[in-house]
Amino acid sequence: TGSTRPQRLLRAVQKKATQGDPQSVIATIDDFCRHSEWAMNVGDEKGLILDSIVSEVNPSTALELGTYCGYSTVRIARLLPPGGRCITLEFNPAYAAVARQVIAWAGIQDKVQLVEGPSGDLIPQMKELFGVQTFDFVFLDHWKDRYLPDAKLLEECGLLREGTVLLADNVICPGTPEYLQYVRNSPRYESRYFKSHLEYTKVEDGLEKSVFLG
Ligand SMILES: CNc1ncnc2c1ncn2[C@@H]1O[C@H](/C=C/CNC(=O)c2cc(-c3ccc(F)cc3)cc(O)c2O)[C@@H](O)[C@H]1O
Ligand SMILES: [Mg+2]
Repeated sequence: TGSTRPQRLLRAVQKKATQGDPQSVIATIDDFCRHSEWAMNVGDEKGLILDSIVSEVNPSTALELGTYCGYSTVRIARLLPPGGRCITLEFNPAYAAVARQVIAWAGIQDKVQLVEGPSGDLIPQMKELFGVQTFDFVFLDHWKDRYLPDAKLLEECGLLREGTVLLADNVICPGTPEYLQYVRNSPRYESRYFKSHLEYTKVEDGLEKSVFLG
């Protein structure tokens, strides 16, 4: 019955990171993934690009698809303005349980609403469940073949406004070809690729920033 990798990652955070210090939690996870066990967090290199775009958008309401262990949730939430909040969706209860504790250790749980369930079911409920009008920022990092259907669902549910920024991880590796083709060819988006590397490796990967034009 041993532990899982997310549980070992959490143990490293609780052992080495300073409670209430998001930067310390981020650094501990990056160190764990670089020197102990690789894990599919957005990582430090792409994380800096994520940070710069979150800071530029300065979102009041952010949405994250695919919490996993909460690494990017912490990166996003630590940069939110006062009163800002990040809603993050995760359908694996074991991952959600780890993420809650990582987010709590960082001390930013008051800025985060982690919702357990599949994005396809939860996105249509965002308005009624959480009083969301529209999202200012969306980070896509869940199953890669779900980026496109969920982007379209966000449009259909009226959850995007003129200027909403969608930021997608892994558009090269593992790759999200249908999503890329859509946002790069749709007149409703202004899209730009940020070249980087797959977390903790030298393999090419990157983030696609797509601004919804309304
Ligand atoms: C479909 N709707 C959904 N609703 C809610 N949560 C969902 C979800 N889909 C997936 N999830 C959750 O998101 C997470 C899934 C993320 C999928 N990510 C990847 O596959 C991924 C994979 C790699 C990767 C790259 C190279 C390689 F060799 C091996 C892996 C790198 C990454 O940065 C990745 O993000 C899990 O926590 C899962 O339970
Ligand atoms: Mg990813």
